[in-house]
Amino acid sequence: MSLIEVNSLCKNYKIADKEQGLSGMLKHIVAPKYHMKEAVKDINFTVEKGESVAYIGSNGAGKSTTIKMLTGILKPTSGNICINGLDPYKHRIQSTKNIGVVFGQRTQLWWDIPIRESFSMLKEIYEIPNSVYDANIKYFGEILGVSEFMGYPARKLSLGQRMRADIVASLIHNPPVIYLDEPTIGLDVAVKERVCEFLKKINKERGTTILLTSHDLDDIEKVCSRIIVIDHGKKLFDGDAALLKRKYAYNRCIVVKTAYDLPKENKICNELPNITVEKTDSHVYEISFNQDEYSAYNIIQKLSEYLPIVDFSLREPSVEQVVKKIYNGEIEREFEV
Ligand SMILES: Nc1ncnc2c1ncn2[C@@H]1O[C@H](COP(=O)(O)OP(=O)(O)OP(=O)(O)O)[C@@H](O)[C@H]1O
Repeated sequence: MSLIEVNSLCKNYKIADKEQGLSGMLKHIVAPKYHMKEAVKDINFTVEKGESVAYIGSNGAGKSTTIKMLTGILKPTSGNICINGLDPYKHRIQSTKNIGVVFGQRTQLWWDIPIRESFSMLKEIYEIPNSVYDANIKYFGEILGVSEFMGYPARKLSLGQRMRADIVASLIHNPPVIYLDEPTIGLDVAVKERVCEFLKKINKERGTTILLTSHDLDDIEKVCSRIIVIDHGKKLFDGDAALLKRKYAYNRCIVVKTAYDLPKENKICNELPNITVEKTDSHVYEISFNQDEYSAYNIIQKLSEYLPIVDFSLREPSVEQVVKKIYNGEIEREFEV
C-alpha cells in the first residue's frame, strides 16, 4: 500500500449567484440561486514513502483545494483519499498525527504567545514523548536557526522567521508526510535557500515524504524529484523533471559565436526549414530547432559551411519554460494522464 493514495478525487464548490445591490440580496434570500464550480476533477495519484513531489499548476488550478482535502480540512465531493491507511476527513483526529502542514499564507502558531510555548502546546496536543520532543527541538532548531527567537511571539517575527518556526511546528511530532502550500512565498533568497535545503535534508535523512505546491520552479527543482501538473482541476502530467522536458520541450537551442556576422539574406533558414535564428550580440546567434527534426550536429555542420564558428554551447530547455507553456495553454492536452 502506498503512503498516499488518491482515487477519482473531485471537489465542487457551490457558489451563490447574487445580483448586485439590496434588491439582489433580498431576491437571493427569497429564491436563492447557485451554480457549481468544479475545482478538482477526477484526480488519481499515489505517493510512496520518502518521495518528494511538487504539485503545481497555474492560479486557480486546484492545488490548495487538493491539499485541503489531503489534510482533512475539506470533504471531497466524491472519490477517496487514504493517507497511511486512514481517510483524512473521516479520521481527522487520528490522521493529524500522520501529517504536518505548512500554509505559506497563514500560520498555525499562536499569535500572542512565545514560539517556545506554541511548541510546548503542540507537544501536549500530539502527546509527544519528552525525548522525541527535545531531540526534535534541538535538530530542527539548529538547522533552521529558530533557537534565536524562541522567546518571541509569532506576531513579532519577520516572515522568514515565522516560516521557519511554522516548519518546525509542522514536523515536531515526526509525521511521515508533510504538505507545504507555497512555503517560500514572500521569502528573501537566503531564507528560501535555507528552507529548500532543510526540506531536502529531512526528506533524505528522515525519509519524510513531501508534497509541495509552489509557483517558484527553482524551489521545485531543488526539493522535488517528481512533478504533478494540474490544470483546471485535472491532472496533466506526472513524472520527473527530465521526462517533462524530454516530452514537452521539443525545442532546443544552440548559442553560436561566429567569426563574423551572417549575411542579411542568410540561406541557412531555407536549407534547414523550421529553425529560428536570432542575433543576440555581435557575432552571437541563438538557433532554436526541434530535436525530433534536427540534431545539434546538423545545425553546426550546416552553419560552418557559411562561416567559421568560434564557439558554441547547447542550451537545455528549463522546467520553467515548459511549465510556462503549459500554463499558457500552448501545450496540447494530448498528454493528459
Ligand atoms: N471556498 C471556495 N468557494 C468557491 N470557490 C472556490 C473556493 N476555494 C477555491 N475556489 C475556486 O476553486 C478553484 C481552485 O482554487 P484553488 O484555491 O484550489 O486553486 P490554486 O491552484 O490553489 O490557486 P492559487 O495558485 O491561486 O493559490 C478556483 O477557481 C477558485 O476560485
